[in-house]
Amino acid sequence: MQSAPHDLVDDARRDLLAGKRRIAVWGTGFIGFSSMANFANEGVKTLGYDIDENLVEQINDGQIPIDNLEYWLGFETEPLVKDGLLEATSDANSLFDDDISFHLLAIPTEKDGVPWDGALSDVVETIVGNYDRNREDPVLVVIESTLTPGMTDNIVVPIVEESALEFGEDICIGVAPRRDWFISPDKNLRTLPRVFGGQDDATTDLMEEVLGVVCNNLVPAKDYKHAELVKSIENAYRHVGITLANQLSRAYPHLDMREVLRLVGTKWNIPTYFPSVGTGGYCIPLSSKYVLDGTDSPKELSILTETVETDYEQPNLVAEALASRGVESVAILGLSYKGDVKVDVLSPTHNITSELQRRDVDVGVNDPYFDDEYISEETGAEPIPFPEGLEGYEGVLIVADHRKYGYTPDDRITNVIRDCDIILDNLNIWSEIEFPTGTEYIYTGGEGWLGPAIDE
Ligand SMILES: NC(=O)C1=CN([C@@H]2O[C@H](COP(=O)(O)OP(=O)(O)OC[C@H]3O[C@@H](n4cnc5c(N)ncnc54)[C@H](O)[C@@H]3O)[C@@H](O)[C@H]2O)C=CC1
Ligand SMILES: CC(=O)N[C@@H]1[C@@H](OP(=O)(O)OP(=O)(O)OC[C@H]2O[C@@H](n3ccc(=O)[nH]c3=O)[C@H](O)[C@@H]2O)O[C@H](C(=O)O)[C@@H](O)[C@@H]1O
Repeated sequence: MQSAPHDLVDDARRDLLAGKRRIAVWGTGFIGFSSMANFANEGVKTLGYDIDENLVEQINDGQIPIDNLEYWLGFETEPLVKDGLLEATSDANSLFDDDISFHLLAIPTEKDGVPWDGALSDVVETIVGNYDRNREDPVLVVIESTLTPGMTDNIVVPIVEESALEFGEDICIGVAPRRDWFISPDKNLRTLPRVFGGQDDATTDLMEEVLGVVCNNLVPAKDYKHAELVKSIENAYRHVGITLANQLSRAYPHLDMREVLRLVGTKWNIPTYFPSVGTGGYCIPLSSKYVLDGTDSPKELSILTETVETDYEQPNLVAEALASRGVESVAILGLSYKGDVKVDVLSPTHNITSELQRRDVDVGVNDPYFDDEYISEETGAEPIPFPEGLEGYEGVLIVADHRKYGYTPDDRITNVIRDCDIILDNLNIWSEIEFPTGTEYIYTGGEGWLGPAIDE
């Protein structure tokens, strides 16, 4: 591989800020849109491409297309659209103008709950296929998506090699996985440490210049192979920790494991994990799979294999815990895997619902972020309003801590749960409510929360 040219490295940041070069972003969801918005907010011209035309239209209308993202961003995007700094398109051909030197890839890398490289190869093939050989400078392609270790070498590099484009001369490849936490404005693109690595030192330098426009805390890796693996491993550590929390609460059923782990977390080098109904989203539950998929020696990582299996089993145990208490109907609050995001990928609600239904328990699901049609199609459960829809249910399970569940006045909740025998709270959000006698309130990790089936 040849190196990225030094004059591009020297000019990159100045040219971006002066509007002489633009950034193209592939995939304008959480990651891609937030990249565009942040660069645009610094005065850099961005052009995002997405296969979802609706999303493209919303962005060009000046809307923030993701619920609650304005809170994390901390600024409006409409003025940036008006100033020509933030633009989206459904036409991939427009991403190959001369002044576009930098491509950020923020497309999905999972499908149906497993790692997937379809969109990545499509996008790289499109970039390579449309490459203008008369360009003066190479293009830099930075992958922001989470990758299975080895994906850059196995998917991206061969596509470039087959195209006869020259690394360094025509195209430079880098990996800079994103980490942001979209519900905490202080954990963002500018402030969080960002690990990044290129095909060679010059590419890493070039990435530093470009990413440095929006990030104050860049951490260079040796190369893209190392940067790629960091993301999966950091999340796999979290996956193992959470799953251990769940195992501990099963191993010590008569103790409040949430409380024990809170106390454990007071040690300076131990994070605090809480036992739960299982992990959701496309980051944590998939992370161990990514690490396992990327190695030639998966048997060396038996701890990750077991984490995947144990975590997968958790919703089944939760359903059993509820059914074993004799409830014949359960209202689930939250189709999302976490509060105030509209993401139901690998949400434990899916498996808990089907496991309850398999035990002939009648299930209702509420989620203010999803419409009724989606809820019934995806879960087969009855969509219910909140809080009035809780009336008549014998059990309530809170999976996601949407603000609406936390901020609804207590009496509006207690008035409608008169027939409820048990409330199981994944996030401890109703612990201060005084429930009527006859309604047992427990939180995940609390004493005996998994019920007699596990106690025995
Ligand atoms: N959302 C998060 O909190 C984080 C996500 N990530 C990773 O970032 C990547 C993207 O995730 P999100 O932005 O959350 O997903 P998303 O689903 O919000 O956005 C992805 C976008 O890509 C579009 N897309 C799909 N195929 C495409 C194609 N061939 N060409 C152009 N656009 C295409 C989709 O229509 C969608 O709008 C994933 O690898 C994810 O694991 C990493 C860190 C955090
Ligand atoms: C705390 C934090 O910053 N997490 C980010 C994480 O976001 P994610 O949305 O996956 O949230 P998370 O808090 O790790 O939770 C994932 C899942 O695990 C569950 N969970 C979490 C912590 C815990 O102690 N017990 C537990 O069961 C949650 O309920 C959720 O279902 O994953 C993102 C990612 O890795 O891409 C990344 O932006 C961050 O690492």
